[in-house]
Amino acid sequence: MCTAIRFSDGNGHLYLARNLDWESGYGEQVVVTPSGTTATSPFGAVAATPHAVIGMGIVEQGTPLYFDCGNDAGLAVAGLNFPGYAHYAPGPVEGATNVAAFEFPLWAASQFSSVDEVEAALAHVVIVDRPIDEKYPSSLLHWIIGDAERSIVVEHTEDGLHVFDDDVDVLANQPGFGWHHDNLRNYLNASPDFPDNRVVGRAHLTPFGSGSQMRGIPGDYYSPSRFVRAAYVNAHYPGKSDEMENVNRAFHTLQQVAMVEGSAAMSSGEFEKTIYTGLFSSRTGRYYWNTYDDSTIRSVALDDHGLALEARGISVRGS
Ligand SMILES: C[C@H](CCC(=O)NCCS(=O)(=O)O)[C@H]1CC[C@H]2[C@@H]3[C@H](O)C[C@@H]4C[C@H](O)CC[C@]4(C)[C@H]3C[C@H](O)[C@]12C
Repeated sequence: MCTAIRFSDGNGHLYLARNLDWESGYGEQVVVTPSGTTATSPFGAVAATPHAVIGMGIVEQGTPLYFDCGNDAGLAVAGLNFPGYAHYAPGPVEGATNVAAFEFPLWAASQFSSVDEVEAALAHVVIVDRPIDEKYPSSLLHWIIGDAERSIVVEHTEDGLHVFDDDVDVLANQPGFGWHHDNLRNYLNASPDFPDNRVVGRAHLTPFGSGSQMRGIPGDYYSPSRFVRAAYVNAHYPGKSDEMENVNRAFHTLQQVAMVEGSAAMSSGEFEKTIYTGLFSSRTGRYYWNTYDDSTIRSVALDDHGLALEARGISVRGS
């Protein structure tokens, strides 16, 4: 499973972070796509890359397949599993902007500067089930796209493409965003406040400590529970202005919904765990990440020199 959050530093900068939960990785690494790179795009949606992009992904057929990424204008996107609901067009549609499912994050991050711009473009978009090759069939995903102001969720289902205003700045997995948003109405009682003492019969009761009004926020790893928990923590986290405070905010918040090996098996029988946590900061154009086996937070910036990045094993396309 996966969970994603967005927030801002209140000073015009975006932070978009995600957990990638699965039984094992795909050999992913940080991939930088400089602006002006020529991309292989089946229907030409990403024929050129006006914006530089950095994020986590793999490179297949010389093409970056991003799991999540951000750009030099302060826009970021993350793809999360959505099987049973996601349904792409079987082929390109005449007159539409046809975007292959594998290139959706690169399309959004390389072509646009703001959520408003992407949302306008999405009115003409069809997401097409065109895999990069036989090794990697199209993944069934939905996406969160954020900038410093807001986020949206994009779901392509049997009845076409839907865009939701994500006013809680969170995404998890199944079911759809609309369901998750409605489900938050079950948790209106939850609050960070310290409770008043209560008189019950002749007893004067005091709380054991803080946290009592959070009771009812679900603690399990199921997708609806992670959505509620991430929405609660993200909404109540006090605003922070400093870069490292906001990096800490992202990693602490996602730690609340991180999956620990052994507690939840997938249908394959393998245990699911948080393979990595990744964060894009538009303040520094920097991508931060850590992994299940190494909790050290590492980072790479978009404007780090290309050759220096390659020397550190970071994939840089077009350099
Ligand atoms: C498995 C990942 C999603 C994790 C997640 O949301 N798990 C939920 C589990 S559950 O359903 O709720 O049980 C997704 C997110 C991004 C995906 C990858 C990206 O889309 C990039 C390429 C796209 C190719 O078509 C397939 C390989 C791939 C490399 C994808 C593999 C896999 O589907 C990834 C890594």
